[in-house]
Amino acid sequence: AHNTIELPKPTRELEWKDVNFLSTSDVHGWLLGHQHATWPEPNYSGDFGSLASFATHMRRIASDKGVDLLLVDAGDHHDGSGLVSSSADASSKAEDIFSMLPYDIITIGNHELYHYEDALEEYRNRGRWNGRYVTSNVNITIKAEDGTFQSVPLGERFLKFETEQGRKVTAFGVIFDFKAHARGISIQGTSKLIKEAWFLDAIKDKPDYFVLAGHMPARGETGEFLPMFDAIRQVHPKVPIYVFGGHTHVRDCVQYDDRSIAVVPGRYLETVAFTSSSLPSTDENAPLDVSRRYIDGNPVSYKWHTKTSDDDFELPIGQNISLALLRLSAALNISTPLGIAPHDYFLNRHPYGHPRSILTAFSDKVLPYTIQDKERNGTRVIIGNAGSLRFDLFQGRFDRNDELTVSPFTSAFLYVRLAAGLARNITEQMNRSGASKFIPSQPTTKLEEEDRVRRIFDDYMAEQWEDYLIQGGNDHLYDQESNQMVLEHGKIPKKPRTMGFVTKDRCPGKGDDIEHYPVPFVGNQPDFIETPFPDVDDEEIIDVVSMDFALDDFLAAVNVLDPTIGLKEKHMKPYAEGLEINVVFGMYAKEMWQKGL
Ligand SMILES: Nc1ccn([C@@H]2O[C@H](COP(=O)(O)O)[C@@H](O)[C@H]2O)c(=O)n1
Repeated sequence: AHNTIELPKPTRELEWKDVNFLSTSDVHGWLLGHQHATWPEPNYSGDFGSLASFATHMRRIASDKGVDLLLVDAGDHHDGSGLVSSSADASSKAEDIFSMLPYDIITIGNHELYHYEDALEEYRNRGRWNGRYVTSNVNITIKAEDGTFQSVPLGERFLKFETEQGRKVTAFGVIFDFKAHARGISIQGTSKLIKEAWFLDAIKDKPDYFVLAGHMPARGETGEFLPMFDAIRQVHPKVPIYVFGGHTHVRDCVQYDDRSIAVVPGRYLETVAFTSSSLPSTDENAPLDVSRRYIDGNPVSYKWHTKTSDDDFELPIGQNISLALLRLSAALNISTPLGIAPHDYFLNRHPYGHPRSILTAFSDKVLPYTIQDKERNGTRVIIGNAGSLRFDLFQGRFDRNDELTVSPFTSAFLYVRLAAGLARNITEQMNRSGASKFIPSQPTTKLEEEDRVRRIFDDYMAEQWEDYLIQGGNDHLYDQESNQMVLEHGKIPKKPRTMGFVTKDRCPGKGDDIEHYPVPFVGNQPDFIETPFPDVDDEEIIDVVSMDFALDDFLAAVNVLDPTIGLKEKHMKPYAEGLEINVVFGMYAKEMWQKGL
């Protein structure tokens, strides 16, 4: 018997202290919140308007208490929902809406830097953030008024400001040493940045505290926050340093010493992290009393923590933002149903090969059906970049917004003619080498290798899930068909009763605001997948198709398998010209998922 599960209310008050932060990261355009009913989506159903109302109530509470509350974001606004992935103009408008909520410190992510035009848009409109867009290690080359080309900081180099309570803050905003950025962008590694005269000058004076916002993980012995942290510590051994990371898409927390805390707030507007710290004025050497709480992004949690109700929760700022989002969504025409998806297809809940894995649907159904080249009807194999798929695809109504949420990128296809015997090993070779653009550039220590955030998360989730099933799943049963936990008939629910994130970070105490049972998670998914290989002899010459984003990995794999080929980019020709990866699910849905429309 299925039971509808309502959103649970938090049970623990937030631990307000002298200095408090709300942080977000990797929002990727999920400003409308999560709108599907499959669990754990309802946990994250709050839109950016409700977050704005929440943040504004929190500011009032901070003010009443006489404490600081700063709002921090660590980048990656682009590439995600239809609001940001429909067009460059759409993402610019969505960014305007994002900036309606005044952040205190905001930095850039790698998804703002793949295309020069996106980075230029951020540069030109940085004023929308009222001087708080800080990109300490990113420059952009622009054409100056005198016609010369100049490399200039994309945002502010650093921030120095005073809080409402009169505390002095020095803040930086950085990104990891990302190599796949567009031409015209330069990124300085943090170990070089700390040697710059401007940086040394900026940290000379003692503030009440430092804030480092960074589009990078918080963990790791050779983590890219650490050079900055150490450089500050050289000058100010005891000044509190608050670090806000991102990029990893997971909730995380670690302390570099007892006068600091580093928090990562997950992704996709699923989590708003609340971080708090004492600021002892008498004993400069006392460890800080710190805490962090990962709040699920929904109005039930927001109202509970601000002691508001349906009557007084929504504020004009939130209503205006929600309205602006709905207007943008309507103008973009992204809500018209393209089909009715017969099942949920998950990105990480099943292994590749499982019929309900979206990677399987992509390689076995969507690509073979949609990627057709009118000029070429011979035998072919298509090698797809699994990383181009960004989210689950849910059963039921499937529209352009869902399509872009699953597959937001604009990769095109290229082919080369190769012997089938070679072609059948390319994907495996590509997976052996891994997606080169996303392998850490720095050498890693053994400890750091163990610490690779995603892997820890994978193992942990798999472990949790196994434990959960072994224990009999508490009072719920896992229903294979609906992919949901359902309440066992006749049972009264015990805690936890909803599926959601279960975080194991490195800070003391419990970080998750709501106790959930874990979302099933299968790690170790392949970086690359391929369409079913044609039944041909090894000698037969076939078309081998690659996505352009993964072309470097494709060329490297072919040349490793047969160094005599010397395959280069110039040997590749367009395949299914004009077709980009962000329309293939819609094409498939329009043809195959019409039942019920
Ligand atoms: N044009 C692009 C850009 C990126 N990707 C994939 O995105 C992943 C990286 O995203 P993060 O949010 O982790 O920064 C990576 O898997 C790329 O393959 C892409 O497919 N196309």
